[in-house]
Amino acid sequence: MELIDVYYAYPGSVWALKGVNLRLEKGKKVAILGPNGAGKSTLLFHFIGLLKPKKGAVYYEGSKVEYTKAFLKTWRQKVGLVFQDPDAQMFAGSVFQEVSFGPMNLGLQEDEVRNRVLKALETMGIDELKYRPAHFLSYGQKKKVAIASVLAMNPDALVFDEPTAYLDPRSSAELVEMMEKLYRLGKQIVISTHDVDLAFSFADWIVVMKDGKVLAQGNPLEIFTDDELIGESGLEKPFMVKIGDLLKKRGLLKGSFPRDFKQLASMLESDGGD
Ligand SMILES: Nc1ncnc2c1ncn2[C@@H]1O[C@H](COP(=O)(O)OP(=O)(O)OP(=O)(O)O)[C@@H](O)[C@H]1O
Repeated sequence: MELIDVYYAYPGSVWALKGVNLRLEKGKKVAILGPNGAGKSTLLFHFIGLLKPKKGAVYYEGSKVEYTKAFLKTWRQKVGLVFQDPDAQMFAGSVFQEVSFGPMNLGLQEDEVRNRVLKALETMGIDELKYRPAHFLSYGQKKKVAIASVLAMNPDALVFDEPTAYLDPRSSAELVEMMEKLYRLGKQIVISTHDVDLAFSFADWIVVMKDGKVLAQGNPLEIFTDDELIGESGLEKPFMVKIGDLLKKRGLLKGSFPRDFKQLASMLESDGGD
Protein backbone atom coordinates (compact mmCIF):
# COMPACT_ATOMS: atom_id res chain seq x y z
CA MET A 1 0.00 0.00 0.00
CA GLU A 2 1.33 3.41 -0.86
CA LEU A 3 0.04 6.95 -0.51
CA ILE A 4 1.58 9.65 -2.62
CA ASP A 5 1.12 13.27 -1.59
CA VAL A 6 -2.37 12.64 -0.23
CA TYR A 7 -4.49 15.60 0.90
CA TYR A 8 -7.93 15.29 2.43
CA ALA A 9 -10.38 17.77 3.94
CA TYR A 10 -13.81 16.87 5.36
CA PRO A 11 -16.62 18.93 3.83
CA GLY A 12 -16.63 22.40 5.35
CA SER A 13 -13.60 21.57 7.50
CA VAL A 14 -9.86 22.22 7.51
CA TRP A 15 -7.28 19.92 5.90
CA ALA A 16 -7.10 16.66 7.89
CA LEU A 17 -4.29 15.26 5.71
CA LYS A 18 -1.73 17.61 4.25
CA GLY A 19 0.49 15.80 1.77
CA VAL A 20 1.00 12.32 3.22
CA ASN A 21 3.67 10.17 1.58
CA LEU A 22 3.76 6.69 3.01
CA ARG A 23 4.58 3.17 1.90
CA LEU A 24 3.48 0.28 4.10
CA GLU A 25 5.79 -2.69 3.73
CA LYS A 26 4.39 -6.18 3.96
CA GLY A 27 5.78 -8.37 6.71
CA LYS A 28 5.95 -5.58 9.24
CA LYS A 29 3.69 -4.74 12.16
CA VAL A 30 3.10 -1.04 11.64
CA ALA A 31 1.82 1.47 14.18
CA ILE A 32 0.53 4.84 13.01
CA LEU A 33 1.15 6.94 16.07
CA GLY A 34 0.04 10.46 16.85
CA PRO A 35 -1.87 12.64 19.26
CA ASN A 36 -5.65 13.22 19.02
CA GLY A 37 -6.60 14.95 15.79
CA ALA A 38 -3.31 14.09 14.02
CA GLY A 39 -5.24 12.51 11.14
CA LYS A 40 -4.75 8.81 11.95
CA SER A 41 -8.35 7.68 11.39
CA THR A 42 -8.60 9.82 8.26
CA LEU A 43 -5.44 8.13 6.97
CA LEU A 44 -6.79 4.64 7.77
CA PHE A 45 -10.03 5.37 5.88
CA HIS A 46 -7.85 5.94 2.80
CA PHE A 47 -6.40 2.41 3.18
CA ILE A 48 -9.74 0.88 2.16
CA GLY A 49 -11.13 3.67 0.01
CA LEU A 50 -13.76 4.88 2.48
CA LEU A 51 -12.36 8.31 1.74
CA LYS A 52 -10.95 9.49 -1.55
CA PRO A 53 -8.00 11.92 -1.58
CA LYS A 54 -8.81 15.47 -2.63
CA LYS A 55 -5.28 15.54 -4.06
CA GLY A 56 -2.66 12.83 -4.52
CA ALA A 57 -3.14 9.10 -5.07
CA VAL A 58 -3.33 5.74 -3.33
CA TYR A 59 -1.71 2.60 -4.76
CA TYR A 60 -2.49 -0.98 -3.81
CA GLU A 61 -0.06 -3.67 -4.92
CA GLY A 62 1.32 -1.35 -7.56
CA SER A 63 -2.06 -0.39 -9.06
CA LYS A 64 -3.46 3.10 -8.73
CA VAL A 65 -6.68 2.79 -6.79
CA GLU A 66 -9.84 3.47 -8.74
CA TYR A 67 -12.92 4.45 -6.80
CA THR A 68 -15.22 2.22 -8.80
CA LYS A 69 -17.54 -0.37 -7.25
CA ALA A 70 -15.56 -3.24 -8.77
CA PHE A 71 -12.13 -2.00 -7.62
CA LEU A 72 -13.36 -1.20 -4.12
CA LYS A 73 -15.02 -4.60 -3.78
CA THR A 74 -11.81 -6.48 -4.64
CA TRP A 75 -9.65 -4.13 -2.56
CA ARG A 76 -11.83 -4.47 0.54
CA GLN A 77 -11.53 -8.24 0.40
CA LYS A 78 -7.76 -7.86 0.62
CA VAL A 79 -7.64 -5.13 3.26
CA GLY A 80 -10.02 -5.16 6.22
CA LEU A 81 -10.56 -2.27 8.62
CA VAL A 82 -11.55 -2.85 12.24
CA PHE A 83 -13.20 0.38 13.37
CA GLN A 84 -12.46 1.91 16.75
CA ASP A 85 -16.13 1.62 17.71
CA PRO A 86 -17.42 -1.91 17.02
CA ASP A 87 -21.01 -0.59 16.82
CA ALA A 88 -19.98 1.26 13.65
CA GLN A 89 -19.47 -2.15 12.06
CA MET A 90 -22.60 -3.92 13.35
CA PHE A 91 -25.81 -4.35 11.45
CA ALA A 92 -28.34 -6.48 13.29
CA GLY A 93 -29.09 -10.01 14.28
CA SER A 94 -27.00 -12.77 15.77
CA VAL A 95 -23.24 -12.93 15.87
CA PHE A 96 -23.38 -15.61 13.18
CA GLN A 97 -25.44 -13.37 10.88
CA GLU A 98 -23.17 -10.47 11.62
CA VAL A 99 -20.00 -12.33 10.65
CA SER A 100 -21.61 -13.94 7.59
CA PHE A 101 -22.71 -10.58 6.17
CA GLY A 102 -19.42 -9.82 4.36
CA PRO A 103 -18.77 -13.27 2.84
CA MET A 104 -22.45 -13.53 1.81
CA ASN A 105 -22.12 -10.23 -0.04
CA LEU A 106 -19.21 -11.71 -1.96
CA GLY A 107 -21.71 -14.17 -3.40
CA LEU A 108 -19.99 -17.24 -1.93
CA GLN A 109 -21.77 -20.60 -1.59
CA GLU A 110 -23.60 -21.17 1.67
CA ASP A 111 -21.17 -23.90 2.78
CA GLU A 112 -18.18 -21.68 2.15
CA VAL A 113 -19.80 -18.81 4.07
CA ARG A 114 -20.52 -21.13 7.00
CA ASN A 115 -16.96 -22.49 7.01
CA ARG A 116 -15.47 -19.02 6.95
CA VAL A 117 -17.73 -17.79 9.74
CA LEU A 118 -17.04 -20.77 11.99
CA LYS A 119 -13.30 -20.48 11.39
CA ALA A 120 -13.32 -16.73 12.15
CA LEU A 121 -15.34 -17.29 15.35
CA GLU A 122 -12.97 -20.05 16.40
CA THR A 123 -9.88 -17.92 15.73
CA MET A 124 -11.37 -15.18 17.89
CA GLY A 125 -12.39 -17.67 20.59
CA ILE A 126 -16.06 -16.62 20.45
CA ASP A 127 -17.65 -19.75 19.06
CA GLU A 128 -20.04 -19.97 22.00
CA LEU A 129 -21.46 -16.51 21.17
CA LYS A 130 -22.65 -17.41 17.68
CA TYR A 131 -26.39 -17.38 18.37
CA ARG A 132 -26.34 -14.37 20.70
CA PRO A 133 -27.75 -11.03 19.48
CA ALA A 134 -24.64 -8.99 18.66
CA HIS A 135 -26.10 -5.73 19.97
CA PHE A 136 -26.36 -7.00 23.54
CA LEU A 137 -22.79 -8.18 23.90
CA SER A 138 -20.20 -6.44 26.04
CA TYR A 139 -17.88 -3.93 24.37
CA GLY A 140 -14.96 -6.39 24.40
CA GLN A 141 -17.10 -9.17 22.92
CA LYS A 142 -18.38 -6.81 20.21
CA LYS A 143 -14.79 -5.94 19.36
CA LYS A 144 -14.04 -9.63 18.82
CA VAL A 145 -17.14 -10.00 16.64
CA ALA A 146 -16.03 -7.00 14.57
CA ILE A 147 -12.60 -8.58 14.06
CA ALA A 148 -14.21 -11.93 13.19
CA SER A 149 -16.34 -10.13 10.55
CA VAL A 150 -13.19 -8.79 8.96
CA LEU A 151 -11.38 -12.15 9.22
CA ALA A 152 -14.26 -13.94 7.50
CA MET A 153 -13.41 -11.93 4.36
CA ASN A 154 -10.01 -13.67 4.47
CA PRO A 155 -8.02 -10.44 3.97
CA ASP A 156 -4.24 -10.21 3.47
CA ALA A 157 -4.05 -7.13 5.70
CA LEU A 158 -5.94 -6.03 8.79
CA VAL A 159 -6.01 -2.39 9.83
CA PHE A 160 -7.08 -1.60 13.40
CA ASP A 161 -8.17 1.89 14.43
CA GLU A 162 -7.24 2.37 18.12
CA PRO A 163 -7.52 -1.38 18.81
CA THR A 164 -7.24 -1.25 22.59
CA ALA A 165 -9.37 1.87 23.25
CA TYR A 166 -11.87 1.30 26.07
CA LEU A 167 -10.71 -2.28 26.68
CA ASP A 168 -9.73 -3.36 30.19
CA PRO A 169 -6.08 -4.41 30.65
CA ARG A 170 -6.83 -8.11 30.28
CA SER A 171 -8.92 -7.69 27.11
CA SER A 172 -6.24 -5.34 25.77
CA ALA A 173 -3.53 -7.94 26.32
CA GLU A 174 -5.74 -10.60 24.70
CA LEU A 175 -6.29 -8.40 21.66
CA VAL A 176 -2.57 -7.71 21.29
CA GLU A 177 -1.92 -11.48 21.51
CA MET A 178 -4.58 -11.98 18.83
CA MET A 179 -2.93 -9.42 16.52
CA GLU A 180 0.42 -11.20 17.06
CA LYS A 181 -1.26 -14.49 16.15
CA LEU A 182 -2.76 -13.03 12.97
CA TYR A 183 0.65 -11.63 12.07
CA ARG A 184 2.22 -15.07 12.56
CA LEU A 185 -0.49 -16.47 10.29
CA GLY A 186 0.90 -14.19 7.57
CA LYS A 187 -1.47 -11.22 7.79
CA GLN A 188 -0.15 -7.69 7.45
CA ILE A 189 -1.12 -5.75 10.57
CA VAL A 190 -1.43 -1.97 10.79
CA ILE A 191 -2.73 -0.20 13.88
CA SER A 192 -3.39 3.42 14.68
CA THR A 193 -2.89 4.50 18.25
CA HIS A 194 -1.85 7.31 20.56
CA ASP A 195 -0.66 4.74 23.08
CA VAL A 196 3.15 4.88 22.92
CA ASP A 197 3.50 1.82 25.18
CA LEU A 198 1.38 -0.27 22.83
CA ALA A 199 3.27 1.03 19.78
CA PHE A 200 6.64 0.28 21.39
CA SER A 201 5.82 -3.24 22.54
CA PHE A 202 3.85 -4.30 19.46
CA ALA A 203 5.11 -2.61 16.31
CA ASP A 204 8.33 -3.04 14.40
CA TRP A 205 7.74 0.05 12.26
CA ILE A 206 6.37 3.32 13.58
CA VAL A 207 4.87 6.15 11.57
CA VAL A 208 4.56 9.33 13.60
CA MET A 209 1.80 11.69 12.53
CA LYS A 210 1.12 15.22 13.57
CA ASP A 211 -1.22 17.81 12.21
CA GLY A 212 -2.12 15.85 9.07
CA LYS A 213 1.45 15.02 8.13
CA VAL A 214 3.94 12.21 8.59
CA LEU A 215 6.51 13.68 10.95
CA ALA A 216 8.86 10.68 10.95
CA GLN A 217 9.01 6.94 10.52
CA GLY A 218 11.43 4.26 11.62
CA ASN A 219 11.93 1.34 13.93
CA PRO A 220 10.66 1.79 17.50
CA LEU A 221 14.10 2.40 19.01
CA GLU A 222 15.06 5.02 16.41
CA ILE A 223 11.78 6.81 17.03
CA PHE A 224 11.61 6.65 20.80
CA THR A 225 15.23 7.52 21.53
CA ASP A 226 14.99 10.67 19.39
CA ASP A 227 14.32 13.26 22.09
CA GLU A 228 13.82 16.10 19.63
CA LEU A 229 11.20 14.13 17.66
CA ILE A 230 9.39 13.06 20.81
CA GLY A 231 9.22 16.71 21.92
CA GLU A 232 8.03 17.93 18.54
CA SER A 233 5.40 15.19 18.13
CA GLY A 234 3.63 15.92 21.40
CA LEU A 235 4.04 12.27 22.43
CA GLU A 236 5.73 10.79 25.48
CA LYS A 237 8.46 8.20 25.68
CA PRO A 238 7.13 4.70 26.36
CA PHE A 239 7.41 3.54 29.95
CA MET A 240 9.92 0.82 28.97
CA VAL A 241 12.20 3.39 27.33
CA LYS A 242 12.01 5.69 30.37
CA ILE A 243 12.79 2.87 32.77
CA GLY A 244 15.45 1.49 30.40
CA ASP A 245 17.15 4.93 30.31
CA LEU A 246 17.15 5.05 34.08
CA LEU A 247 18.50 1.54 34.55
CA LYS A 248 21.21 2.14 31.92
CA LYS A 249 22.32 5.33 33.70
CA ARG A 250 22.65 3.32 36.90
CA GLY A 251 24.57 0.58 35.08
CA LEU A 252 21.84 -1.98 35.77
CA LEU A 253 20.92 -2.59 32.14
CA LYS A 254 23.16 -3.16 29.11
CA GLY A 255 22.36 -3.57 25.44
CA SER A 256 18.91 -3.09 24.00
CA PHE A 257 15.79 -1.73 25.65
CA PRO A 258 13.21 -4.24 26.91
CA ARG A 259 10.01 -4.20 24.82
CA ASP A 260 7.74 -5.17 27.72
CA PHE A 261 7.73 -6.05 31.40
CA LYS A 262 8.45 -9.74 30.78
CA GLN A 263 11.60 -8.88 28.81
CA LEU A 264 12.66 -6.35 31.44
CA ALA A 265 12.34 -8.95 34.20
CA SER A 266 14.32 -11.55 32.28
CA MET A 267 17.04 -9.00 31.36
CA LEU A 268 17.43 -7.98 34.99
CA GLU A 269 17.52 -11.61 36.07
CA SER A 270 20.29 -12.28 33.54
CA ASP A 271 22.38 -9.45 35.04
CA GLY A 272 21.16 -6.61 32.82
CA GLY A 273 21.30 -8.40 29.47
CA ASP A 274 24.22 -8.02 27.08
N1 LIG B 1 -16.35 13.80 10.06
C1 LIG B 1 -15.55 14.84 10.20
N2 LIG B 1 -15.96 16.09 9.82
C2 LIG B 1 -15.16 17.17 9.94
N3 LIG B 1 -13.90 17.11 10.43
C3 LIG B 1 -13.44 15.92 10.84
C4 LIG B 1 -14.24 14.72 10.75
N4 LIG B 1 -13.51 13.68 11.22
C5 LIG B 1 -12.31 14.19 11.59
N5 LIG B 1 -12.26 15.53 11.36
C6 LIG B 1 -11.11 16.41 11.61
O1 LIG B 1 -9.99 15.91 10.91
C7 LIG B 1 -8.79 16.01 11.69
C8 LIG B 1 -8.15 14.64 11.85
O2 LIG B 1 -9.03 13.80 12.60
P1 LIG B 1 -8.80 12.24 12.77
O3 LIG B 1 -10.01 11.69 13.42
O4 LIG B 1 -8.35 11.65 11.50
O5 LIG B 1 -7.57 12.23 13.79
P2 LIG B 1 -7.04 11.08 14.75
O6 LIG B 1 -5.55 11.21 14.74
O7 LIG B 1 -7.62 9.77 14.34
O8 LIG B 1 -7.60 11.53 16.15
P3 LIG B 1 -8.11 10.66 17.42
O9 LIG B 1 -6.89 10.05 18.02
O10 LIG B 1 -8.72 11.71 18.28
O11 LIG B 1 -9.11 9.65 16.90
C9 LIG B 1 -9.22 16.66 13.01
O12 LIG B 1 -8.95 18.04 12.92
C10 LIG B 1 -10.71 16.42 13.06
O13 LIG B 1 -11.36 17.43 13.78
